[in-house]
Amino acid sequence: MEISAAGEPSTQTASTGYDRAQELKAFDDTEAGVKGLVDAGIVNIPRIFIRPSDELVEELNCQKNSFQVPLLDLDEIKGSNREEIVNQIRTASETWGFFQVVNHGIPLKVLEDMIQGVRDFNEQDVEMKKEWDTLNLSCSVSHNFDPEELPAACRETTLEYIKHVRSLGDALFEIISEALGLKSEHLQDMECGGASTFVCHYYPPCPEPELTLGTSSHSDPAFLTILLQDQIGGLQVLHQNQWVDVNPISGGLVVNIGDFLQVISNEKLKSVDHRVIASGVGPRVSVACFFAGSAAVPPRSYGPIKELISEENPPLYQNFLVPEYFAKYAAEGLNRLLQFYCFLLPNCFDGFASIWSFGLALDAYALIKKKVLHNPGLATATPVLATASASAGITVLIYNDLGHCHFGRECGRFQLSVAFALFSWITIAISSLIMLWLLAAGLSCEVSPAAMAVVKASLFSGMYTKFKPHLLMIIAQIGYTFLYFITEASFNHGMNPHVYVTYRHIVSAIVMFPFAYFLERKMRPKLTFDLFMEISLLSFLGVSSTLNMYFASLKYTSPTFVASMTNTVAALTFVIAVVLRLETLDLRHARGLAKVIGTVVCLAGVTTMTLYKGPILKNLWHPLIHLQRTTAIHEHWLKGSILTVGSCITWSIWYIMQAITLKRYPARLSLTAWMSFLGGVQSAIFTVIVQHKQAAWTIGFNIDFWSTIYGGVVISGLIVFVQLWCTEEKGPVFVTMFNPFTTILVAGIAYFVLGEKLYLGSVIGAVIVIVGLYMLLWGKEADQEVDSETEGHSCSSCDEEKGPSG
Ligand SMILES: O=C(O)CCC(=O)C(=O)O
Ligand SMILES: [Fe+2]
Repeated sequence: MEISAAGEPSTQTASTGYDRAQELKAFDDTEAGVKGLVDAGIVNIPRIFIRPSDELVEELNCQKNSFQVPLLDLDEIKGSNREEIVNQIRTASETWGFFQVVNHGIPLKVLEDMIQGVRDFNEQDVEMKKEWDTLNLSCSVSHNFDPEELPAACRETTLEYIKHVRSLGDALFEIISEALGLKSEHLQDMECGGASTFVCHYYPPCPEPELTLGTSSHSDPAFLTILLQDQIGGLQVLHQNQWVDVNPISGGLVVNIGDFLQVISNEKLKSVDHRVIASGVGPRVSVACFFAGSAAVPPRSYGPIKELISEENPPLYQNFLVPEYFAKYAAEGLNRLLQFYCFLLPNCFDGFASIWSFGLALDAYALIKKKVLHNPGLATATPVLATASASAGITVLIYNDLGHCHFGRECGRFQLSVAFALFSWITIAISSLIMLWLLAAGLSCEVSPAAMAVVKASLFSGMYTKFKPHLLMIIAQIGYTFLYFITEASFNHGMNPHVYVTYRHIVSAIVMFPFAYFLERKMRPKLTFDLFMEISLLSFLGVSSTLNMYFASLKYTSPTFVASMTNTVAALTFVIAVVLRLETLDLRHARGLAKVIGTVVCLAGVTTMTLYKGPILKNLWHPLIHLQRTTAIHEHWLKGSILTVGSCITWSIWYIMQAITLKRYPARLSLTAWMSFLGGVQSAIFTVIVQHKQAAWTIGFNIDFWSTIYGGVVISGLIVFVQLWCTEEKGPVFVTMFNPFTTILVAGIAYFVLGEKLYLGSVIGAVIVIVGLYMLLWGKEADQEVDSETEGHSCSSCDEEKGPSG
């Protein structure tokens, strides 16, 4: 398991258009490694070592943080301090996966000699080094090495060091067993420390350190790693999405949990990503000792320890064989291929998603205008369907061909890309179905009036007219579901939520402005000061305060809690609407009663989802995609709950107020554009107050960019516009009633596609919500009938005739 040559660069191609493979081969052929280049006096590093530009931009955005890797004193480990040390190691391994130890029993002289030995070995003549190890120019020793084979330059020191580190490893495995609540020998009995491999790194000073990495980000394929580093520094560990320096301590050693311990502890202990940044000073020397389990033949199988799994805590991993795992890890050499797909897939996704957004915009327009635009019929539906099929095809092909991605972390980015491709496929498919439906319903301007009359009289068209708002609201919920996953990915990636809200609304304002300006030129009422203030308040309620509180609350509670709580928005809106007499409520009629009971049942369902967990449902489904999630810290439940409730209240008021403002300002596109613009400005002011770091405002051309575009164009632009239309048609209660669909869709996708846990309580809650929703819908049909009677015709079939004042 020789991890890498010293000074391993990031392997991703910075851009296409040059022969990376050839340059790599030429470099390998020199057999002198990175040190050879430095010795030759290079001023600019070769392109193969330059990191991709998006990573470099990201790096510039990285904020300095004040995190400190835990430092543990192992003095008296066998005596009075043991319990304290066990607790400290447990906390450090669960939260950081990394810690430093001092007073570990290895004499300072042994550590210093080991480092000097590695330095001497690397600084001897290249030809001498080649004799010993032409492959990676580092003095790696595997568990069954013959001491005679060790290079003379570091033989003595290495043997001494190995002896000490192995016994420290034994001591640490005992402590970790106890930290897991197992008997002291448990991990030793499993032969976790069986085979230990030593890899020495020598990082020469780099002429352009800001463009490359010493060792690219990875987690260790081992149970445990003990790392000795000199005083130069450069090792960093990823903690809460930020890179934290592991500052060298004289006489200290770095210990980190590897992938295998994460697996057998069933994710109780974390194997986290780390890397080494390049430096202009040096050389830097480090020695990693990997404890990689039993070396027995046939290989021993490892999986989650049975004492650590229960009904509540089902196994998260299947058993694996160490050699197989290494083969997969080595397939990282195949990494080039994976990296290529990683690069390709997000681009496929971006392309498809934008086509889809365009398709869905057409759908929404067509649905509202009741015509298939001016396209000759199939022209719209066919390419959309073709795109859907093509993206599905590519998704399946790539997923199947590279199906070895189940194991997790080696290709998180790739998996995320597959997830996105899949979502875009689902949405494109829905979009094309709507197109086909519209075609089938014959709702085109081009057909003759007689033919139109026949079509309109048909059952299909009648159904379409009646259920148009329902259909639009379901599409809106699908849009929100996608929003949920894409923003989560972007926040995990490090985007600041308040910056996101600001940018998203500015994007939306820019996109909506031309449509609003030209299409509503004639019908837009004059914007008086009063109206301006009203719209400002509307933006404050719906955009800046609601969303900023919402995202802030996500930080303090959990996504499930927040998602469930937001389902109360429908009931809250209903109550406020009744109080303001926007919603009629006649308890003498069955339908009136159904509205009240439906609201209560909805609330009961949501409460069940929130409060009753129940047993975990066995995942009969092998997860299609294994997404790696960053666990959020949930520290302030009280603060979080207050923020959540606050955002639900302002949200409900927003829905209600929209209905009121629409009566005075019936230009929907203009209202959407104004709300986004003013909301964006308010949010910017808020963000400047809470977020002082300038770097947070810079986003790269990556997931952050796409989530902003998606949120701005599709959600704050298109879907808010569609919702305004539905609010005008059916009232605010109708619009909010569909919110629970998002929760159900999110839970469903998380369970079936991402293989997440699903609790019985959530399923029962969801069923209750649906029942309540159905009752409310049925109750609200009565309003429609009353309207029809008073107006003499069905409301939803006459939006055009009613004109802009609706
Ligand atoms: O050189 C270092 O400090 C870290 C090396 C490392 O992470 C590894 O060998 O796995
Ligand atoms: Fe490592």
